[in-house]
Amino acid sequence: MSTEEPADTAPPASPEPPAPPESWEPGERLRTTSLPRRITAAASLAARAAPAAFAAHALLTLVTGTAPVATAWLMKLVVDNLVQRGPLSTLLGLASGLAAVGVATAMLPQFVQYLRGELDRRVGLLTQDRLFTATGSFIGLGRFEDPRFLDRLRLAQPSVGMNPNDVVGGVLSVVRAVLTLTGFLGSLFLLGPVMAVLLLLSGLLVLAAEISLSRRRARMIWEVGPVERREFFYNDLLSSVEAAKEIRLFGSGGFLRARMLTERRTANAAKRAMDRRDITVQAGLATLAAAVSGAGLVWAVAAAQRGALSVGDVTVFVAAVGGTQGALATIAGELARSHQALELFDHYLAVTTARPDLPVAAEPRPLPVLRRGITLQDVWFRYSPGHPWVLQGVTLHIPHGKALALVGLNGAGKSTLVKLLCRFYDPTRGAILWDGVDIREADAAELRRRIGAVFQDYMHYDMTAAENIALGDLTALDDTPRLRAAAVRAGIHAAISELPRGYDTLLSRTFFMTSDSAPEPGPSTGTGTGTAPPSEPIPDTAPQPDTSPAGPSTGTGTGISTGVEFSGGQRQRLALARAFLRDRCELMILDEPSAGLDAAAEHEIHVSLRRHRQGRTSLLISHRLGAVRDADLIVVLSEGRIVEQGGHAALLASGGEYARLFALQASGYRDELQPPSVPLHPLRTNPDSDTDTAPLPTTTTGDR
Ligand SMILES: Nc1ncnc2c1ncn2[C@@H]1O[C@H](COP(=O)(O)OP(=O)(O)OP(=O)(O)O)[C@@H](O)[C@H]1O
Repeated sequence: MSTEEPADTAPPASPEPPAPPESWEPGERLRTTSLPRRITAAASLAARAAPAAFAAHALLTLVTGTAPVATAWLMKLVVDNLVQRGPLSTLLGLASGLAAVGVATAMLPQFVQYLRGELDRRVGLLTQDRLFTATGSFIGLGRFEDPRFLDRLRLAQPSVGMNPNDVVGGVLSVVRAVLTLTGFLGSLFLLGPVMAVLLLLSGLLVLAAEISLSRRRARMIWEVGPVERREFFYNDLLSSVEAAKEIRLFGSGGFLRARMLTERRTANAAKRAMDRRDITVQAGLATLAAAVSGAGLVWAVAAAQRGALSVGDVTVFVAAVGGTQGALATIAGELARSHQALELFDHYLAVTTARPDLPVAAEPRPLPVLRRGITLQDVWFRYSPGHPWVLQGVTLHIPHGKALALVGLNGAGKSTLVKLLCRFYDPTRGAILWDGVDIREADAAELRRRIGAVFQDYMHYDMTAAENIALGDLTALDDTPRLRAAAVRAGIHAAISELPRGYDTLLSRTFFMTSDSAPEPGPSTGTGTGTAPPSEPIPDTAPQPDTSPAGPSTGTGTGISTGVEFSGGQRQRLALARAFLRDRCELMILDEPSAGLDAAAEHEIHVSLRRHRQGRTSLLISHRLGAVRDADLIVVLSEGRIVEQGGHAALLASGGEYARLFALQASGYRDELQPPSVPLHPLRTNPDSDTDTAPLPTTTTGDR
């Protein structure tokens, strides 16, 4: 139990826990990778994603760089031979060469474009895989509560435009333009060195201006990132079915729309300012380029008139001036684009190379099979140094094989304690021991394999019923009897069986089932996967009735999804089934497992839970004290401290907080009705029976 500490004071002196290896403190500028490392990383990603396409793309891109110079020189030779009336065979040879280069110039860009597209797709796939593998590997939840990290994560996503191939493509385009530039500049130096120097200087000016612009653009993108993320948030709200009810009822649509548009206007203003700067600088640069090439043309014509240049020389000169300026403009443009791509790629690298968010043991200690129990030793916790203490010196033992109930007012710290048990966060001070092993020293994935849980804010997935359950233990994805047993235990099997496609019914109306868009309507297909091709065998888990509320139609061509919406209570039962799928887990955590259920369903679920808990270690959190009265130990938490613990009868007798809350709840029923002498709902005795659940009243409350 805790000592009496004022709510916001520091915990008593004890050794500081090891600091996480890297903190992503909000507001802190995050680590960036050097430009050469970014370019190397992008190239190696592209080479790994599609080695052949990468090599062919690089080769062809470079070849296309030499084509304009070859064309200009062949043209000069043709013109000079024509003027000097050279031999026909030479002329024909040169003309054929010119034609061949022309064909290559016309064809190669198409191949390069195709290869670029293919590389984009493959690199996009690989980066997306790596990005989400990285975010999935964070042990804790802290990063997902850090706005700065979330901004980076958004910018790092291929869907927002991040593609390492843009870096590679940009670098290759720059190299190609440099090849072209070198060829033309060499030609110019031969014909008019002053002009070549002038062009080079104006090109360098363009380059400097473009790089400065791209820096500003990258900064602008970073600065409007949070604005756009808020805009997406309002956007999501306005297009989500979950929010649609409240928005319509409270008439808050206009308010939210105004907020969304304000964010858009803010982002637009930043982009407009950038575009104006862009256009001013670009117009100045274009004027300079036109003036330089105009002066060059005048000089070349005058030189030809004096006889210093041949007619062919003038054609090469004109082509070289145009080619040089074009190549310089390409280099500047590609550098600007690559710079932007490099900035986005930096976000990707920062996310994918981030060190673990919580300390990871170099050599994880094996977690023993739970025999003694789980102990919290003087656990202090706050979500960050800027947040108040949520747990203040909690010392608690959850004995093996026993059911412990945690009760307390809203905000007492119950769910936080659950999150620490699952190691989503580490205690700020103190330790949690699993049969004597500090869970920080064990492998987090191993710890979580031993735990089954229903969280207060449980998830519902827009997937099939089978998938919604199987996500609790993916080894059961194709194991229909296991899925069914879990559903029976959670009292949701009957409701699933009545769905148009039983366990294969999509529990969402926001997507089509695969077969909704199939050319031929047909019977149910696939086992437990909404994405299964129509030719897969039909499972025997569910009838395919014509009597279902949603009808038997596969919806082909109707434009209407045949998915089904479950009620809040039914969704909660699905979440329970998901937890029950882990029937071999060593610790079962149930955080408000029946909050969304009606009275009969709650009663039934608690009988089932009691049966399921027997002989298992479990932690049950509930505000309905009637549901926890038969727990082996009831612990009362208040403001992050344990204020009472004991059995139901002892706690009632002691007349403390538990007794007060219990009396308060009981008084709500006492005066009105005598409790029914028989259960509200007839309960079957065989938990595995198909008909375990007689039709339950469905609820419309308690949805997440
Ligand atoms: N991710 C978070 N970041 C910062 N503070 C948090 C976070 N989650 C919870 N809190 C704060 O921690 C305190 C305890 O929250 P917790 O969810 O543990 O309470 P609880 O006892 O489960 O409450 P309830 O009965 O309402 O579910 C609350 O003051 C809450 O505001």
